[in-house]
Amino acid sequence: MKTEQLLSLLKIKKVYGTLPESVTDITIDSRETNATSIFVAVRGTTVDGFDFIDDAINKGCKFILSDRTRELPENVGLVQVKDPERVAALFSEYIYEFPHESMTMIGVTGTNGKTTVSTMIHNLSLAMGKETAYLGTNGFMLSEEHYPSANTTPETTRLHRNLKEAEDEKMDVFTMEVSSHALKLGRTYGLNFDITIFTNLSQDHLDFHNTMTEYGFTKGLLFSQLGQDLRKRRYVILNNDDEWSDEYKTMTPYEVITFGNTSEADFYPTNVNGTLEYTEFTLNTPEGEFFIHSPFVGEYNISNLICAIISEWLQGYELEEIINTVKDMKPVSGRLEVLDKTLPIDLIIDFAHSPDALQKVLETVIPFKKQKLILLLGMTGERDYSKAEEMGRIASMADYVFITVDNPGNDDKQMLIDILERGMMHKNYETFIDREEAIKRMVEFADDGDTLLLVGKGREPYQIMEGHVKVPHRDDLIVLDAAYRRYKSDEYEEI
Ligand SMILES: CC(=O)N[C@H]1[C@@H](OP(=O)(O)OP(=O)(O)OC[C@H]2O[C@@H](n3ccc(=O)[nH]c3=O)[C@H](O)[C@@H]2O)O[C@H](CO)[C@@H](O)[C@@H]1O[C@H](C)C(=O)N[C@@H](C)C(=O)N[C@H](CCC(=O)O)C(=O)O
Ligand SMILES: Nc1ncnc2c1ncn2[C@@H]1O[C@H](COP(=O)(O)OP(=O)(O)OP(=O)(O)O)[C@@H](O)[C@H]1O
Repeated sequence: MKTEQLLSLLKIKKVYGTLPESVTDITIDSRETNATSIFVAVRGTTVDGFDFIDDAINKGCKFILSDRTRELPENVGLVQVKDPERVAALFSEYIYEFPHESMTMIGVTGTNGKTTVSTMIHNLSLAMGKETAYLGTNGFMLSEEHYPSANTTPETTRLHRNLKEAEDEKMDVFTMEVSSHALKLGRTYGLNFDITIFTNLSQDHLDFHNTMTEYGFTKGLLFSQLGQDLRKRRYVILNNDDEWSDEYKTMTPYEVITFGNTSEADFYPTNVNGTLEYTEFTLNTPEGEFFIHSPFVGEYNISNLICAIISEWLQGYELEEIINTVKDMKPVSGRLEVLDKTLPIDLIIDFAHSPDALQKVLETVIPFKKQKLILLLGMTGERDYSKAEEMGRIASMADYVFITVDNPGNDDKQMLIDILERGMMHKNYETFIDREEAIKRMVEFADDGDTLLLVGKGREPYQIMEGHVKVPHRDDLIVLDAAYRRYKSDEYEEI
């Protein structure tokens, strides 16, 4: 891309030094720069990208974008703009040539269910034979190929590189989670979504959004940013049982399709029947009733699955064909996932870390418990503390609770435990600073027939500890190891 062409996109800018004639890449990380990239220096929460300009220059970078200027070596140029992140989105669009335009773009937002719904869409699309990409908390996927990612929705330059890779790999569909952080920080500027989905809104992230009203309106940006061009076919899928949907409807001129638990929604379930292995229900739709046998557990996963079904239907598939594919869908990693079913105890891992998610997962699991329900719950560090007491109160629905930490970061671990403990409504609990110890003790404590539910991490492969160091950690492997040592020690070898 010619530098001159990029600069012509901006009315207000100051140019210092000598810029290269053209560029091929753009990044906000000096460690990823090369001789043909633009380095966008942005202020972070721990360091200032501006201090890494020399690092970028040492890697050969000749084009810096920043809100400030400084002395530059020969043959390096700096473009000073008011808002480098906004300009980064614009430049990314032009450099990567609008990579999203060749794919069906699906954006999923909401407090809970983004990963589940997006993964269900990805897996359903795969099962239906499409080339499909997923981007979200569980990483970046090009069909079955998996790459890790640091954020639910990455910053704009990385997001555009992911979109470009998906376009190069000839993906038909790109399904991505759109976090409220991303919407507020403009990470998705420039993207035109064909289908957008709102799962639900409940308390979370108030450290970032201050109030629920601010949080709700931030989520609404996904719909208000769809635009006004009615020549385009764009659809909005809303949760009819969530009052924020009334607000979101007013933010867009595009067709709204609703799901919910009552006949007021366009799509709703009846005759629900389930176990810890499957759920069956009748799906009522504008095109009639369909019987569904789904491999997912719990009522909220019915809503999640319905969202995925609607999104395929909106792409032109017959409901019957989509529903026939549901039985072949894979589980969603770490979301209400039942581990080895041959043990005398039931082991379930889940990702719940907001009050609503915790309540929902407990309400789902409790009807299936044979004996005690034992819960492992940790408080996340450096995040919204105001939810802790409520989470402790909800955790009391379990018969016994192991209270610990979840990605404590630089926070005092005992403080995190204390704020959860404050909400406990009964005394049947123990506290552990060390999450691994808590899990081992939980298995020792269990009696045959008990259900062990570990929430907060799913299959996340690390704990964020002091200094934000990611220490390897897997709830699922630790709990299975402890269970095999206890119940299958004869045949058991290290897993
Ligand atoms: C608090 C926050 O938003 N942090 C994000 C931020 O990190 P940071 O502010 O610490 O960055 P920093 O380390 O200070 O670096 C500042 C700048 O210097 C640059 N740098 C740094 C070092 C270097 O050698 N060279 C260099 O150029 C960095 O690339 C960056 O551009 O910029 C990083 C790169 O884009 C993000 O990965 C990181 O997200 C972290 C992981 C995070 O936890 N973010 C949360 C708040 C978040 O965004 N969450 C939502 C989902 C929430 C949910 O629904 O659960 C999300 O979408 O992920
Ligand atoms: N539709 C839903 N309604 C309420 N709770 C849900 C729903 N779907 C999933 N959950 C609960 O929320 C947890 C997180 O689910 P999921 O990872 O899909 O959400 P998310 O929006 O991606 O969360 P995050 O942004 O924190 O990663 C699940 O493990 C489950 O306990």
